[in-house]
Amino acid sequence: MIEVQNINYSINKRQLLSQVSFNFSSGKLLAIMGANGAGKSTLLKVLSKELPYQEGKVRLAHRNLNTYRSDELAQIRAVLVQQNTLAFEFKVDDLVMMGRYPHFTSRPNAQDRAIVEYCLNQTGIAHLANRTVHTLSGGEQQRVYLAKVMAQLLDYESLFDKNYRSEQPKYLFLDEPVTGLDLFHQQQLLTTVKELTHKGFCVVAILHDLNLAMQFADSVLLLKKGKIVDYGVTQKVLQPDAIHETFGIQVKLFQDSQLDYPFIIPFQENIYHKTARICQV
Ligand SMILES: Nc1ncnc2c1ncn2[C@@H]1O[C@H](COP(=O)(O)OP(=O)(O)OP(=O)(O)O)[C@@H](O)[C@H]1O
Repeated sequence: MIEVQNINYSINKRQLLSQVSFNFSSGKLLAIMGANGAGKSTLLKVLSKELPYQEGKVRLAHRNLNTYRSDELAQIRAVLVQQNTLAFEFKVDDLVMMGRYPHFTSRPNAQDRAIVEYCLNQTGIAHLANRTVHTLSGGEQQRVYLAKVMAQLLDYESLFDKNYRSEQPKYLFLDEPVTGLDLFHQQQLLTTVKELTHKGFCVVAILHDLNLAMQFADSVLLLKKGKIVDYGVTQKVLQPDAIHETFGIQVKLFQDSQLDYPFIIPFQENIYHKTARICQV
């Protein structure tokens, strides 16, 4: 469970988050959405304790975020940042193993190695295990970093037992995880992430694609200039008025009988009317 109460965050007298409040349950995927500069990454950094909030309260698993030591937090929450830069050359499997560092002192054991192998397979990068990370394409690297954060949070038992739930809640924060991925890998990555929610993970992801959010997110939080426009169940929140308020664009929702969620098409009013007139002629 994530509980956020009246968070304010400002820098150089500029208010980046204002009175942000929401509660979010474990075992679900929350999409944070909003225009560029709305404060999405700032909010994610506050939730993951990368940035200290100045006012308000954040609680993870009913405990004040500020009371977690960094080694405690490293065992229960992982963060996939927007841009990863590596100072040294690492092999893919070594980088994924770095996700296990909070769990062992000197050397990884057989369970750590099994978790890494599982994550390499789940993210479809097992064939790249011996490559150096900087020789991979941007999309391949993105999957390596996802494997690393999965390795950080997964329990060994969960590899074999579909119904296994960790005693400690796990929190996964993803900043634009599908940016740069092709269509197939966008679907694959979010399917993998969704499966983590079935293991009880609480996942918060910044997404820009309304249709991906509609397809995968259980809840959506719309942010504009650091304030919440709307928050709640995905299909209730992703409606034309709220989308217009958040992004300044008009959209239409369409339902296909084979889908259990609508899809969203943006349109510019003038273009739409012109096209409609042309079609009527
Ligand atoms: N250290 C900083 N100093 C000054 N302004 C900052 C700082 N960090 C962020 N900002 C500003 O805060 C606003 C919110 O930034 P943030 O990165 O949270 O936006 P975002 O919603 O994640 O945007 P994007 O979709 O472009 O990634 C932006 O206008 C940004 O320029």
